[in-house]
Amino acid sequence: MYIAIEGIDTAGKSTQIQKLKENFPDAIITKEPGATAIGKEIREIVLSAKAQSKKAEFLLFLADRAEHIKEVVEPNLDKMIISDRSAVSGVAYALIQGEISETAIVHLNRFATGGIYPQKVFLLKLTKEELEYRLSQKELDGIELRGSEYLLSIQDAIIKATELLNLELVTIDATNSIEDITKEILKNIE
Ligand SMILES: Nc1ncnc2c1ncn2[C@@H]1O[C@H](COP(=O)(O)OP(=O)(O)OP(=O)(O)O)[C@@H](O)[C@H]1O
Ligand SMILES: Cc1cn([C@H]2C[C@H](O)[C@@H](COP(=O)(O)O)O2)c(=O)[nH]c1=O
Repeated sequence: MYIAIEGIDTAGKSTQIQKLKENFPDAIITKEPGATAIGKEIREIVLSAKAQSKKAEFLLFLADRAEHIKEVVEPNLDKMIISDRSAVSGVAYALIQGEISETAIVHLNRFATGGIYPQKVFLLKLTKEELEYRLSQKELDGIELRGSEYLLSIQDAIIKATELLNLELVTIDATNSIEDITKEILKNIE
Protein backbone atom coordinates (compact mmCIF):
# COMPACT_ATOMS: atom_id res chain seq x y z
CA MET A 1 0.00 0.00 0.00
CA TYR A 2 1.31 3.45 -0.96
CA ILE A 3 0.12 6.22 1.36
CA ALA A 4 1.01 9.90 1.49
CA ILE A 5 1.01 12.22 4.47
CA GLU A 6 0.14 15.68 3.24
CA GLY A 7 -0.21 19.10 4.77
CA ILE A 8 1.30 22.53 4.64
CA ASP A 9 4.68 23.33 6.14
CA THR A 10 4.77 22.58 9.92
CA ALA A 11 1.52 20.55 9.81
CA GLY A 12 3.31 17.66 11.53
CA LYS A 13 4.04 15.32 8.61
CA SER A 14 7.58 14.33 9.65
CA THR A 15 6.44 13.88 13.25
CA GLN A 16 3.72 11.44 12.17
CA ILE A 17 6.02 9.61 9.82
CA GLN A 18 8.42 8.96 12.69
CA LYS A 19 5.50 7.48 14.67
CA LEU A 20 4.33 5.36 11.73
CA LYS A 21 7.84 4.00 11.35
CA GLU A 22 7.48 2.46 14.80
CA ASN A 23 4.22 0.77 13.76
CA PHE A 24 5.50 -0.35 10.37
CA PRO A 25 9.21 -1.14 10.87
CA ASP A 26 9.49 -2.72 7.41
CA ALA A 27 7.81 0.13 5.55
CA ILE A 28 9.58 2.15 2.90
CA ILE A 29 9.73 5.65 4.36
CA THR A 30 10.22 8.29 1.73
CA LYS A 31 9.52 11.90 0.81
CA GLU A 32 9.14 14.49 -1.93
CA PRO A 33 11.24 16.40 -2.75
CA GLY A 34 14.60 14.85 -1.97
CA ALA A 35 14.40 11.07 -1.58
CA THR A 36 16.85 10.21 -4.37
CA ALA A 37 20.38 11.38 -5.23
CA ILE A 38 19.10 13.73 -7.95
CA GLY A 39 16.15 14.65 -5.75
CA LYS A 40 18.48 15.87 -2.97
CA GLU A 41 20.11 18.31 -5.39
CA ILE A 42 16.72 19.44 -6.70
CA ARG A 43 15.47 19.94 -3.13
CA GLU A 44 18.34 22.33 -2.38
CA ILE A 45 17.58 24.37 -5.47
CA VAL A 46 13.82 24.60 -4.96
CA LEU A 47 13.93 25.36 -1.24
CA SER A 48 16.38 28.21 -1.86
CA ALA A 49 13.51 29.72 -3.95
CA LYS A 50 16.10 31.01 -6.42
CA ALA A 51 14.07 30.09 -9.50
CA GLN A 52 12.70 33.27 -11.05
CA SER A 53 10.31 31.29 -13.20
CA LYS A 54 7.39 29.54 -11.47
CA LYS A 55 7.31 27.16 -14.42
CA ALA A 56 10.95 26.23 -13.81
CA GLU A 57 10.16 25.58 -10.13
CA PHE A 58 7.17 23.40 -11.08
CA LEU A 59 9.29 21.40 -13.53
CA LEU A 60 12.03 20.87 -10.95
CA PHE A 61 9.48 19.37 -8.54
CA LEU A 62 8.19 17.19 -11.39
CA ALA A 63 11.71 15.97 -12.17
CA ASP A 64 12.14 15.03 -8.52
CA ARG A 65 8.79 13.22 -8.64
CA ALA A 66 9.59 11.25 -11.79
CA GLU A 67 12.87 10.06 -10.25
CA HIS A 68 11.18 9.28 -6.93
CA ILE A 69 8.49 7.16 -8.56
CA LYS A 70 10.99 5.28 -10.72
CA GLU A 71 13.64 4.68 -8.04
CA VAL A 72 11.62 4.34 -4.84
CA VAL A 73 7.88 3.87 -5.32
CA GLU A 74 7.51 1.63 -8.38
CA PRO A 75 9.99 -1.05 -7.26
CA ASN A 76 8.29 -1.28 -3.84
CA LEU A 77 4.61 -1.26 -4.70
CA ASP A 78 4.19 -4.68 -3.06
CA LYS A 79 5.34 -3.17 0.28
CA MET A 80 4.00 -0.50 2.62
CA ILE A 81 5.25 2.86 1.31
CA ILE A 82 4.77 5.92 3.52
CA SER A 83 5.63 9.17 1.82
CA ASP A 84 6.03 12.66 3.26
CA ARG A 85 4.26 14.55 0.43
CA SER A 86 3.43 13.32 -3.07
CA ALA A 87 1.99 14.50 -6.38
CA VAL A 88 -0.82 15.98 -4.28
CA SER A 89 1.56 18.68 -3.00
CA GLY A 90 2.84 19.11 -6.55
CA VAL A 91 -0.65 19.80 -7.88
CA ALA A 92 -1.65 21.98 -4.89
CA TYR A 93 1.38 24.31 -4.96
CA ALA A 94 1.12 24.61 -8.75
CA LEU A 95 -2.61 25.46 -8.60
CA ILE A 96 -1.83 28.39 -6.31
CA GLN A 97 1.06 29.63 -8.47
CA GLY A 98 -1.58 30.26 -11.10
CA GLU A 99 0.76 30.23 -14.11
CA ILE A 100 -0.08 26.78 -15.40
CA SER A 101 -3.54 25.57 -16.36
CA GLU A 102 -5.30 22.95 -14.23
CA THR A 103 -5.33 20.56 -17.17
CA ALA A 104 -1.60 20.94 -17.79
CA ILE A 105 -0.82 20.49 -14.08
CA VAL A 106 -2.75 17.21 -13.99
CA HIS A 107 -1.39 15.94 -17.33
CA LEU A 108 2.22 16.76 -16.47
CA ASN A 109 1.90 15.04 -13.11
CA ARG A 110 0.48 11.98 -14.85
CA PHE A 111 3.47 12.09 -17.21
CA ALA A 112 5.92 12.28 -14.26
CA THR A 113 4.26 9.57 -12.18
CA GLY A 114 3.20 7.23 -14.98
CA GLY A 115 -0.18 7.20 -13.22
CA ILE A 116 1.24 5.87 -9.92
CA TYR A 117 -0.45 7.77 -7.09
CA PRO A 118 -0.96 7.14 -3.37
CA GLN A 119 -3.90 4.87 -2.60
CA LYS A 120 -4.75 6.97 0.43
CA VAL A 121 -3.85 10.57 1.26
CA PHE A 122 -3.87 11.92 4.82
CA LEU A 123 -4.19 15.69 5.13
CA LEU A 124 -3.01 17.13 8.45
CA LYS A 125 -5.08 20.30 8.57
CA LEU A 126 -3.82 23.28 10.57
CA THR A 127 -5.59 26.38 11.87
CA LYS A 128 -4.20 29.84 11.07
CA GLU A 129 -3.29 30.42 14.74
CA GLU A 130 -1.40 27.15 15.11
CA LEU A 131 0.34 27.60 11.75
CA GLU A 132 1.54 31.07 12.72
CA TYR A 133 2.72 29.79 16.09
CA ARG A 134 4.65 26.89 14.55
CA LEU A 135 6.20 29.13 11.87
CA SER A 136 7.32 31.55 14.57
CA GLN A 137 9.23 28.70 16.24
CA LYS A 138 11.48 27.86 13.29
CA GLU A 139 13.92 29.29 10.79
CA LEU A 140 11.90 29.71 7.58
CA ASP A 141 12.95 28.42 4.16
CA GLY A 142 12.24 30.29 0.91
CA ILE A 143 8.77 28.80 0.49
CA GLU A 144 7.72 29.31 4.15
CA LEU A 145 8.77 32.96 3.87
CA ARG A 146 5.78 33.44 1.53
CA GLY A 147 3.66 33.61 4.69
CA SER A 148 0.68 32.06 6.44
CA GLU A 149 -2.02 33.29 4.03
CA TYR A 150 -0.15 31.70 1.16
CA LEU A 151 0.25 28.43 3.07
CA LEU A 152 -3.43 28.36 4.08
CA SER A 153 -4.41 28.73 0.43
CA ILE A 154 -2.21 25.71 -0.29
CA GLN A 155 -4.09 23.76 2.38
CA ASP A 156 -7.37 24.33 0.48
CA ALA A 157 -5.60 23.48 -2.77
CA ILE A 158 -4.49 20.12 -1.32
CA ILE A 159 -8.16 19.16 -1.03
CA LYS A 160 -8.80 20.29 -4.60
CA ALA A 161 -5.72 18.39 -5.80
CA THR A 162 -7.01 15.10 -4.37
CA GLU A 163 -10.29 15.69 -6.22
CA LEU A 164 -8.52 16.45 -9.50
CA LEU A 165 -6.37 13.33 -9.12
CA ASN A 166 -9.35 11.30 -7.92
CA LEU A 167 -7.59 10.11 -4.75
CA GLU A 168 -9.04 8.99 -1.42
CA LEU A 169 -8.56 11.73 1.19
CA VAL A 170 -8.65 11.45 4.99
CA THR A 171 -8.56 14.85 6.70
CA ILE A 172 -7.22 15.00 10.25
CA ASP A 173 -7.16 17.96 12.65
CA ALA A 174 -3.42 18.69 12.96
CA THR A 175 -3.96 20.59 16.22
CA ASN A 176 -4.85 17.33 18.00
CA SER A 177 -2.17 15.66 20.07
CA ILE A 178 0.58 13.80 18.24
CA GLU A 179 -0.67 10.50 19.71
CA ASP A 180 -4.31 11.05 18.68
CA ILE A 181 -3.27 11.90 15.13
CA THR A 182 -1.21 8.71 14.89
CA LYS A 183 -4.18 6.68 16.16
CA GLU A 184 -6.46 8.29 13.55
CA ILE A 185 -4.03 7.47 10.74
CA LEU A 186 -3.60 3.87 11.93
CA LYS A 187 -7.38 3.44 12.19
CA ASN A 188 -7.65 4.39 8.53
CA ILE A 189 -4.84 2.14 7.34
CA GLU A 190 -5.81 -1.06 9.09
N1 LIG B 1 0.23 17.40 16.93
C1 LIG B 1 1.15 18.31 17.23
N2 LIG B 1 0.94 19.18 18.23
C2 LIG B 1 1.84 20.14 18.54
N3 LIG B 1 3.01 20.32 17.89
C3 LIG B 1 3.27 19.49 16.87
C4 LIG B 1 2.37 18.44 16.48
N4 LIG B 1 2.91 17.78 15.44
C5 LIG B 1 4.08 18.37 15.17
N5 LIG B 1 4.32 19.39 16.02
C6 LIG B 1 5.48 20.30 16.03
O1 LIG B 1 5.33 21.18 14.92
C7 LIG B 1 6.59 21.43 14.29
C8 LIG B 1 6.53 20.99 12.82
O2 LIG B 1 6.36 19.57 12.78
P1 LIG B 1 6.93 18.69 11.59
O3 LIG B 1 8.36 19.02 11.32
O4 LIG B 1 6.58 17.28 11.87
O5 LIG B 1 6.04 19.27 10.40
P2 LIG B 1 6.16 19.04 8.83
O6 LIG B 1 4.76 19.01 8.32
O7 LIG B 1 7.00 17.84 8.53
O8 LIG B 1 6.88 20.37 8.38
P3 LIG B 1 7.66 20.75 7.04
O9 LIG B 1 6.75 20.52 5.89
O10 LIG B 1 7.95 22.22 7.25
O11 LIG B 1 8.92 19.90 7.00
C9 LIG B 1 7.63 20.66 15.12
O12 LIG B 1 8.18 21.54 16.06
C10 LIG B 1 6.79 19.58 15.83
O13 LIG B 1 7.36 19.18 17.05
C1 LIG C 1 6.44 18.20 -3.39
C2 LIG C 1 6.33 19.70 -3.50
C3 LIG C 1 6.69 20.48 -2.42
N1 LIG C 1 6.61 21.82 -2.53
C4 LIG C 1 7.06 22.64 -1.37
C5 LIG C 1 6.36 22.40 -0.08
C6 LIG C 1 7.38 22.76 0.97
O1 LIG C 1 7.37 24.16 1.15
C7 LIG C 1 8.70 22.35 0.31
C8 LIG C 1 9.17 20.99 0.77
O2 LIG C 1 9.65 21.11 2.08
P1 LIG C 1 9.32 20.01 3.23
O3 LIG C 1 10.22 20.40 4.37
O4 LIG C 1 9.70 18.67 2.67
O5 LIG C 1 7.89 20.08 3.56
O6 LIG C 1 8.42 22.30 -1.10
C9 LIG C 1 6.18 22.43 -3.70
O7 LIG C 1 6.14 23.67 -3.80
N2 LIG C 1 5.84 21.66 -4.75
C10 LIG C 1 5.89 20.31 -4.71
O8 LIG C 1 5.58 19.62 -5.72
